[in-house]
Amino acid sequence: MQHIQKIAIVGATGYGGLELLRLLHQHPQFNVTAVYNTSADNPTIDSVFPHLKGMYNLTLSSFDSRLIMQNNDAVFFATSSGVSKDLAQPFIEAKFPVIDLSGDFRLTASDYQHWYHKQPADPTLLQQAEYGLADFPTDDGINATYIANPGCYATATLLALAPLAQHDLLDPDNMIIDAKSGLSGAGKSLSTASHFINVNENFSMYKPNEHQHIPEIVQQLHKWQNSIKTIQFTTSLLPINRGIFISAYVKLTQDITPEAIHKLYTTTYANKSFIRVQALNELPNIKSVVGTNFTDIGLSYNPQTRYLTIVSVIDNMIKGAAGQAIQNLNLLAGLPDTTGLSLIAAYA
Ligand SMILES: NC(=O)C1=CN([C@@H]2O[C@H](COP(=O)(O)OP(=O)(O)OC[C@H]3O[C@@H](n4cnc5c(N)ncnc54)[C@H](OP(=O)(O)O)[C@@H]3O)[C@@H](O)[C@H]2O)C=CC1
Ligand SMILES: CC(=O)N[C@@H](CCC(=O)OP(=O)(O)O)C(=O)O
Repeated sequence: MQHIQKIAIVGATGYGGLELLRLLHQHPQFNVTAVYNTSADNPTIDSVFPHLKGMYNLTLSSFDSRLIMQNNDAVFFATSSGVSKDLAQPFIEAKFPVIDLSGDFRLTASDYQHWYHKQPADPTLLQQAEYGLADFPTDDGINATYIANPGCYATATLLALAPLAQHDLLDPDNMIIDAKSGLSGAGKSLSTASHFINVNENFSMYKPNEHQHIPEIVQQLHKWQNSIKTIQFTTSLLPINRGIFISAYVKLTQDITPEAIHKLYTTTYANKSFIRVQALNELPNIKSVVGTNFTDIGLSYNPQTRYLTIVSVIDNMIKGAAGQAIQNLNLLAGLPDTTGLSLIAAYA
């Protein structure tokens, strides 16, 4: 177990990086001491983001792996996809703790090339990274120093399906996952799709059957339930800033009562502080989790069609990114995974 205190953030000026800065400010052990982005003129972070005035006295620099390792105990990569795959090697070789929020180390080289349309990291590096679904830490994860933090949609979907997949209960031919996200999930770069006029008071589906989180979800479901080799998965854009809402419609391989299904969920998640299973037939909403590291899950069974509806909601920026990343670093540092993450949603 390593003592981790001093933290660097690469990509501190993006949505995920700014959320790391916000959450880490009240962490009792981790202390952000260095921030990096692409800037060449080294501004202070509070001159770029006035909401940080009085909270951080840090200057933005361009990336330098040697300095990061010399002056810090761990680093978060909150960089756009396709960045960390080219910057990670020195950290992996030195076994220096990294939590990578991007998708660069979550997949095999061929899956990454296919779904991200980019050259993958070297396969020998990929092998040394561990997929870190923080609520289901593995023995391998405890020894790994490079953690690939899961994608936002993948987190909400996997937590919605885990209790069933872990008991071989999903009918692989009858699983439809309809996922929706707020706009902050797309990061800060402007695009035509993210213009106010295109998002506000609108609702649209995007990347049907092509979303880059499909292979990540399949990869983990397959580990739990060998018969799962593909999923039907779509993504839509909600006209809100934050939040992910997953509706999964599934049939089961066995006849089980709704009460027994519910029991399976409450048992699986009994000791997981960040997962709140609602009463049977009570479905959660996004507002209860925005601003928190919680995943709220609800179940409803239709005896006529025999479909089980599972709803799971998360804050894409917290449980789907910065919050889970801190949860993963807590685990790596041997701290309770909840450290610094006791957050309550703003109700009104
Ligand atoms: N937003 C979300 O809800 C989620 C995001 N993610 C993933 O997390 C990562 C960050 O996402 P997000 O914050 O939304 O993205 P943004 O586009 O908002 O920010 C990207 C950040 O990366 C920095 N950056 C880009 N290239 C480099 C480089 N070569 N060296 C140093 N810094 C660099 C940018 O710096 P600069 O300001 O100089 O451009 C910026 O700080 C992405 O991979 C994303 O897919 C995962 C889950 C959820
Ligand atoms: C709303 C929105 O556009 N969301 C993004 C989520 C991107 C993301 O998290 O990227 P990774 O692949 O690095 O995980 C998307 O659907 O592509």
